[in-house]
Amino acid sequence: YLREDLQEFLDGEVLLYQLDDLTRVNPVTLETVLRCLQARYMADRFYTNAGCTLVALNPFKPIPQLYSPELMREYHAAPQPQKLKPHVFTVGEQTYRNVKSLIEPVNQSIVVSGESGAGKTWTSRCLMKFYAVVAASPASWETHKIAERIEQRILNSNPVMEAFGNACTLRNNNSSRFGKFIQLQLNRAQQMTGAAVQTYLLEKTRVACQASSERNFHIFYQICKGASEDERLQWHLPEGAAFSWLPNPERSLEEDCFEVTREAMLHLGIDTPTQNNIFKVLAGLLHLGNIQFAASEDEAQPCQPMDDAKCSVRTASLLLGLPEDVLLETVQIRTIRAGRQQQVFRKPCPRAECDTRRDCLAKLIYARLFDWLVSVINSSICADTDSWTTFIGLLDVYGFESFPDNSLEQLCINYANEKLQQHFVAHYLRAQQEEYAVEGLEWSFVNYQDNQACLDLIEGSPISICSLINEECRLNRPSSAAQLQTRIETALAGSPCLGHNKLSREPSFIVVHYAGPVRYHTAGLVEKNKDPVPPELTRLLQQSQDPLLMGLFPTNPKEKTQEEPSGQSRNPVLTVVSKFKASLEQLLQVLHSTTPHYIRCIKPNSQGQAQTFVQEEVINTGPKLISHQNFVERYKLLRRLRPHTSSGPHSPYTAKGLPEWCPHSEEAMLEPLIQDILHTLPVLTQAAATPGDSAEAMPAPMHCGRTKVFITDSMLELLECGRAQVLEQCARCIQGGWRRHRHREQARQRRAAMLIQAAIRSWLTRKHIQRLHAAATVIKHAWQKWRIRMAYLAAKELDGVEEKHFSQAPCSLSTSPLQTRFLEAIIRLWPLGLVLANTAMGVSSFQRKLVVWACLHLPRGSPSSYSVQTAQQDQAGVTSIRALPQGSIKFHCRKSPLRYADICPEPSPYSVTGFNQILLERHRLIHM
Ligand SMILES: Nc1ncnc2c1ncn2[C@@H]1O[C@H](COP(=O)(O)OP(=O)(O)OP(=O)(O)O)[C@@H](O)[C@H]1O
Repeated sequence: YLREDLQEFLDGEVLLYQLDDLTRVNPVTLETVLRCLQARYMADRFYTNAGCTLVALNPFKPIPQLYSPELMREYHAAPQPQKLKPHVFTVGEQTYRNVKSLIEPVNQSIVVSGESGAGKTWTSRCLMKFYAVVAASPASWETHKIAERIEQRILNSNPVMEAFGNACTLRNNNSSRFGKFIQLQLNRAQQMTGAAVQTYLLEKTRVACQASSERNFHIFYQICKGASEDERLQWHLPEGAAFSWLPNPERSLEEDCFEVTREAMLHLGIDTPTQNNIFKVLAGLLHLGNIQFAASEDEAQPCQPMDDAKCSVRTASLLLGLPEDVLLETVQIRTIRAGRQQQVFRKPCPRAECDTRRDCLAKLIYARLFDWLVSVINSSICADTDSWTTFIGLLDVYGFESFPDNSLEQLCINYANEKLQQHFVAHYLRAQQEEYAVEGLEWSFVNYQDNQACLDLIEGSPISICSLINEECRLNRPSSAAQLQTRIETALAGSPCLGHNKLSREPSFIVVHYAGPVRYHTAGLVEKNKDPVPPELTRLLQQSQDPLLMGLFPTNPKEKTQEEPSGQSRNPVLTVVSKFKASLEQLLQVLHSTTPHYIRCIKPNSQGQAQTFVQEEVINTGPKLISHQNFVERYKLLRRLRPHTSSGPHSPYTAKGLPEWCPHSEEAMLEPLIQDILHTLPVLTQAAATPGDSAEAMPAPMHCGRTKVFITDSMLELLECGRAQVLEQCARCIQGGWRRHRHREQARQRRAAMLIQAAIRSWLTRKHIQRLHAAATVIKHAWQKWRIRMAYLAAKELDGVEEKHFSQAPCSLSTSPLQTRFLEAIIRLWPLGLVLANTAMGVSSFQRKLVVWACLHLPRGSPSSYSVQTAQQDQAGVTSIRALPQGSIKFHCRKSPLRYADICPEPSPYSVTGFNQILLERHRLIHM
């Protein structure tokens, strides 16, 4: 049985991995979905459909054949790519065909989401390669060449952006530290003519501050490892030099490919001198990081760099094209403008502030450099507005984040995820509504997990977390972390998504996101939101003689930047949150104007990732769509719960639920079964209801469409409960039956065993008795022989006596006939007397004598004496009988020649006991 069970189980697993769509697992629960994904992952099937979403599992191993140009062409040429195995190319092709179909909205977007390391960047890259192959122009050689150039440029933007925007983190060796939206622009013939990149929230703090075991942006390592001797000299990067902003340089990653970055930059139109300029500035930043200040004893005096840092100041200023003393002074001394005349006050900064200003300078340069690079890439790949008509957008954003210590960055990321979640749910509902319409159902009952309350808490008007943080920045007043916490808690107390961890000593607040609660620390939140850049730092950089920095920090900027003092300005302060919110809204506007497609990347072999997957899996919170076939297969056993009395369609579910069935179809065959299942629902609902509940208080929404059954979570739970109940009943029934069967079997076996035992015993007994018979026969024959012999001897003896007797009185005693008969009787009977006299038991010697006497009927008182003697001395038995003169007889016995003839056979150790023993005993007794 176990074998069969095991086989069945394994067969089940085999089927599970064959399921290409997670909505086909039966039933769609978190557990079954995870099991299906796991089975597919183990079978090297990394893509699975989940309704309108594609789930991509990170294989963590190179699979070149999965992304080959041949496979791309296969998906592109397939009449129905959705019939092929799920793949990122299916989404790519579907999107491409949607653009071709010109059905509104023509523009498409692909939202690639997932946590860090799940494969978002990889997936976006794959899609870009796919479009570079399928959307290439096959026209003339010239246009083909141009198209190739564009496609190549678009592809080349990846290594450049990854070198400057990606870093090795604890969770991913090539983690994108920014979000991006790439717009692939297509002309009327659906050929890729250009692209545009929009980036979000670069993690610029990484330039000056890296968590332990993490690294700075890849580009710093690339220049340190890949520079030539000459370049090393130019950039002051001697081999083995130590930089405090370059942790873990010994780790070599495949991303540390300087040549690839240079090559790609070249293709994007960044020539070698410009590249060298960029790398020189980056080397300058590394030297800037080595400037360590010593604390000043006199507050009025600026902190001086430590001895070994002095040369770093010199090198940094040289590389950044800045006067050494001005650089140092700007970092050491704060200038304050006050009063009506805007008088300038100079205040030496304490050591910590010097460090902050130094870091700020580096972040400012790097962020501008990154933005500039993006703009260069855009100008290189962007097509003229009139040369493209449609686009496909690829959005690769950070996944939901929850760390022990969450701050403004996480708030922004999770806010973006909430927005995208809302967008997804809206799209999902739309898709479901369409499906309901196809199934001929009214859209009435669905109660989705709505995250609007959470969004209201974060960005709502007039008061929200964002507005409160922004207000703190605008008021420009000193505010403590605890004050901010209290303000948020009191102002937003009514929000169901705001929580507070009373056990936490650090000031914080909790936001209950759709993916789970996250605690944000309020310390430093306002400062981070302000992202203040001291204006003297910008002015310093405007003095730079370096061509690149001169371009990045022009002296007469066209637009007023946030770095300008804004204390008296009436314009709203441009905080990090407000800028992010604006760009997010812009992005969502773009997304709303497109047909969205979703790819959810999952990191399968890490514990934390499963949770993210679980929490974000919207399909588990919406109604389940189960095909009639699957529904019947799983729940037909519920019919056992049906009350036997119910015969008609009394179920409230049937009346409004089931549509009219078309005869002869497969669906029609399933109808009676579904009807039967529906009849059990009132029973189930009643069983689940607590005594106080009325029937109406237990609605269990369930709708049957033409091909699918729509059930909510609560209904699914109810059905599963009923199923478990029936299975339990069945199990009990099977157990009872099995026990009865086993009992009967055992009784039968016992009877059979007894029969066999009895047969064997009787056979053994028969054998034994046969042996005894044989022995008895031998004894009998021996005895008979002996008796005859004795008779003969006795006769012979008596003949002698008689002759003697008659010869003594021949004339006076003539033998009468009576005498003759008497003698005959004596001769005939005496051996019996002898036997009795020889028996071992029960007869005393006197009795024996009497018996013998009686047998022989010897004439008492006869004067003559009798003597019987055997001639052979070796014969057993009576050797002589003598009649004594007094009339008594003396027997002289010898032992029987049959040695144990008079001994009862002992029971043998092999002999049987019990009934047969009794038989044997009886037999023995009889025999004796
Ligand atoms: N389809 C795939 N085939 C092979 N390897 C993959 C695939 N997808 C991801 N990987 C591997 O996983 C690593 C992480 O993937 P990726 O950088 O795309 O993650 P991410 O989701 O963009 O992470 P982050 O948010 O940190 O940027 C890649 O460097 C690659 O080695």
